Amino acid sequence: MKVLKFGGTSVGSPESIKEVANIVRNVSGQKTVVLSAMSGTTNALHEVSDHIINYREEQANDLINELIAKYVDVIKELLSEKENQEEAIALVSERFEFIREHIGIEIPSKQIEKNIVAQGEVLSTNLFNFHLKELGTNALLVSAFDFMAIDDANEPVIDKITKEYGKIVEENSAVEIFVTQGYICLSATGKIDNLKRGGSDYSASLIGAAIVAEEIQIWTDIDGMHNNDPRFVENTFSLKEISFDEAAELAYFGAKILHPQSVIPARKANVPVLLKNTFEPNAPGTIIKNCEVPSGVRAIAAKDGITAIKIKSYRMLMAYGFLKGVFEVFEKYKTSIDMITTSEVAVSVTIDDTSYLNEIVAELKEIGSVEVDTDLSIVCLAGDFSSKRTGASTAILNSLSNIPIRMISYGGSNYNVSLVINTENKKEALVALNNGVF
Ligand SMILES: Nc1ncnc2c1ncn2[C@@H]1O[C@H](COP(=O)(O)OP(=O)(O)O)[C@@H](O)[C@H]1O
Ligand SMILES: N[C@@H](CC(=O)OP(=O)(O)O)C(=O)O
Repeated sequence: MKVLKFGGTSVGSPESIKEVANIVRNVSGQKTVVLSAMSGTTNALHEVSDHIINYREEQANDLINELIAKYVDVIKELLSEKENQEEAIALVSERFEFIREHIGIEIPSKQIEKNIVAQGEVLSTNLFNFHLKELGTNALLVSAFDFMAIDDANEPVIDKITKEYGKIVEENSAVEIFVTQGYICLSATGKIDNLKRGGSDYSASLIGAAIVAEEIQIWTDIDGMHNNDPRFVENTFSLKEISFDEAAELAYFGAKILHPQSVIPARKANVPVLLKNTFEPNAPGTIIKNCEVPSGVRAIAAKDGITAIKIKSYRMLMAYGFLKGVFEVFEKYKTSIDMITTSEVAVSVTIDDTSYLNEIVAELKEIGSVEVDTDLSIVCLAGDFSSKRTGASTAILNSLSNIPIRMISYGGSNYNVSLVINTENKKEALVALNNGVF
């Protein structure tokens, strides 16, 4: 079995949905196709839920009507048989009626949002399945709610995913193409939930790992993992092969092509991940697998929305247990730390989730003096930085000689050097590093 995930742009129009079907049918053997919502839909559904949560009924209804009209147009172009068109239009109406039912409903606003945004993937997979049926393909639409689950710490429930998806595949051994939704799942309490923005990659990796697939393919709008962020730097190029470790660092630190956690399940199950371009299917793309990391900097990524917290205390001097006290505060508020740097009397950490920042700062003030810096970015360089190598840090720091640096992390792993800078300097830093380190 191969698992093929197609992102929002890949299913963004009737023509590209047809192209996705061609690609899938050209891949030999049994496969699971994981789809995102059509591009623009998740954002539009967030807007709908925002109107509903804030009692803007008219705006919610207007946007819902606009979306229904868009989907009807897509259906008319995608499906040729009248009967299928009518069935698909009925499905679209039913899903948007479900969304409308949230107007004036008394449930927590976070749940309203989750219920509504989940419909984007439900719609795209149903339309794709109708199209496959018209092509006479032996396809089966599987609801992600039947197997994809997270626990109350928002972590995937691997046992359940493995058992339930394995059962579905086993019971339908004659099926050629399984179609399912990325991104959406059920929560620990059985409510509609999701794997966070961009989470369809994570769904594909979780499914691929669960069934120990032959390969996971992530199809998107670019020919693989580039050596730098193509949204900010010109003349970037696609990497042929990267290791799981490098890919995990890059995804976590901002390479938008992959969801931050998406490499972890694949790496654990040792299932290779191939990144491919839907609009250039013959381009080789990037293979992520267990491989040697060649020396030098291989790729650069940047993650925004970073907050740095510095805790300074002379009690830290020659004392043990100080860091434990600091980390316990973050653990208490379920806030994960991205980066840490220390001096003899101070420690700086970065976080990207500031939901409990005030509470964290209040408790840290009992340990020492606290300084908070916001609007920061982490720039991550992935490659081989093992302790035997020389020169890499010189090239990095020389490139950034005009940019103020707040923190540097080197040696945490052999595959990563990270720096914290002001977000306003990010583009300049990415370009300077591009010129200086490759
Ligand atoms: N290092 C990188 N390599 C390739 N693409 C990157 C990188 N960093 C950022 N990107 C961006 O990621 C985009 C693809 O991710 P995304 O829009 O989430 O795709 P999809 O909707 O298919 O999931 C690319 O169009 C590109 O602009
Ligand atoms: N539709 C969701 C999930 C997703 O993964 O989308 P994409 O594959 O287009 O990044 C989102 O927009 O976040």
